Amino acid sequence: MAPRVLISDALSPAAVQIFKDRGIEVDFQPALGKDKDKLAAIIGDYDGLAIRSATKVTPKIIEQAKNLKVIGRAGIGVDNVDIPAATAKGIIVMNTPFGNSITTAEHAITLMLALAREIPQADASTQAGKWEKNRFMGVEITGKTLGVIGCGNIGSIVADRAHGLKMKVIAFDPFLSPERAIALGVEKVELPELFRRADFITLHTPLTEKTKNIVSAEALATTKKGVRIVNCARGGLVDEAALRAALDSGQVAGAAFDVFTEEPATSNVLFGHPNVICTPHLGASTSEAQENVALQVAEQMSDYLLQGAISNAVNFPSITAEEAPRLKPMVELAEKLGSFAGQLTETGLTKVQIVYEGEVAKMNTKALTSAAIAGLLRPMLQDVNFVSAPVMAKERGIVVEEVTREHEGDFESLITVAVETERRTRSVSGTVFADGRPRIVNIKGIRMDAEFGKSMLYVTNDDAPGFIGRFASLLGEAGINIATFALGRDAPGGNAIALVEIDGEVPGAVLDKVGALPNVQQARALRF
Ligand SMILES: NC(=O)C1=CN([C@@H]2O[C@H](COP(=O)(O)OP(=O)(O)OC[C@H]3O[C@@H](n4cnc5c(N)ncnc54)[C@H](O)[C@@H]3O)[C@@H](O)[C@H]2O)C=CC1
Ligand SMILES: O=C(O)CCC(=O)C(=O)O
Repeated sequence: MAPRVLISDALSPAAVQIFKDRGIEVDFQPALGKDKDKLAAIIGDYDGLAIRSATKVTPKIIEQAKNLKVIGRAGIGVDNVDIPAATAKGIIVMNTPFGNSITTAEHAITLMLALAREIPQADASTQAGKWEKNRFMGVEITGKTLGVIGCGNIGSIVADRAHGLKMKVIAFDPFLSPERAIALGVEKVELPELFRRADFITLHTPLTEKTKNIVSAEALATTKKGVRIVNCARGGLVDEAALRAALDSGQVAGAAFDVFTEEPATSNVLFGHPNVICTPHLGASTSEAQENVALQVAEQMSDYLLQGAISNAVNFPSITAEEAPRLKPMVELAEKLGSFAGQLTETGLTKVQIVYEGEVAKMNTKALTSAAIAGLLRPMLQDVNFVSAPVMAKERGIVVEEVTREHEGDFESLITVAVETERRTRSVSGTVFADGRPRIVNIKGIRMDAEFGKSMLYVTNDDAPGFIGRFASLLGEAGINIATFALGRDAPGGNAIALVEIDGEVPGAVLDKVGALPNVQQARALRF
């Protein structure tokens, strides 16, 4: 059956066409995002949800999203999606990190120029027939200092455009490297210096605990008198009440805001001030940007739903369309090895090490590690998936270590999952042969060659004559059919392992009898 996608915001219709062309069923309901009850009522029918900023994807919506596999944000900020809730449910959340950056940077520059020359105020006055030529006295941009807070994609485009306007650009961004600052031609400064020196300030960070009210009352008190402030990033970066007070006192000469703490902003403390310019979150609103983000999100979501390729996900590593088919058997192997180790783990897990050797070491090991951890944790936690597994391991204090090595042993590719608990370390290795089927090739240093069956018996014993006969007879007497039988041992008379695929389940009583056979150390039933 074709996957179904719901578009619940005003995306460019270009997205609809892409989904259709890719063979995906699509429902375009551009106003639905504002009706959260209706969205919650129908979301269960869809595999994908494409949104802009009006749809709020809350835990309640996610709870109802029984089939949802991917949420695609046609834009940058994903603060309208509850990422932890989506992650816990295995839903990939992806955005389009570059599609609207130029447009948004241009909006910031437009607002800065509009502030410098009071364009909206002069326009309103002129069209009202007032011809107030002496009322509007602007400031020149040339030679002025622009302080950029957050010099990522958009901030750096703003810096570039500001250079074209002959401004000096200083930037505060803890993650901006000195080399990148030089390449961008910006002077990297600390925040207090930016406040002290800037004639104009423009914000381009996400809203986080650290950036909330980054322009606070205290900060405003340290700015140049007559500074002008532009916010095209997120409401809440500037303390709006403090800014209003600073505008009233003349400390701030003007402010231009595209984003607000409460959106849609139908009232706001900044509204009505003569030196304030506002737009209704229009940063990304150009036909070019909307076309870009709609096309991109539709392609990305289709790639995921149809091929398992992942790009620009905020909660999972990327997997290209080319590598997805190659990765698939390795993902299955990693998950099954994790599951094998997880089913044998009884006490507190402290660490898992996943070693990739040979060809597999060149693949997307992050995705494979997620699969291995999901397999490992699933016997202990019901609701774990590839997306949520790394977060769940971290929350439980389990150290995850990934090691990659060049080709060493007999296999083209080898994955080893080694698990440390409070009591012991256990390791299992596997590979995928040319038939594409995953196999176990080593358990605790003992060589094996066993396929993963649906239902298996794992028996460890002292290597001694008679075990195999007794074991096989016991299963036969209990009416249990053996499908495959793999054996391994570390040395004659040493430790031996039997890994047996059986048809159907092993009753607990039979398992106990196997465990009680002479020389048997342990007997466990495994399911894959
Ligand atoms: N008004 C609108 O319609 C639009 C708004 N946006 C918003 O613009 C913002 C920036 O977007 P991009 O440049 O694409 O993001 P980005 O991730 O490329 O850049 C953000 C920058 O902020 C920096 N940063 C993070 N924490 C910081 C801190 N505590 N202090 C200073 N800098 C910090 C990061 O290092 C990064 O360089 C986002 O919040 C996005 O949602 C994006 C598009 C349209
Ligand atoms: O889709 C929109 O209009 C808002 C864009 C935006 O804020 C973003 O991409 O972060």
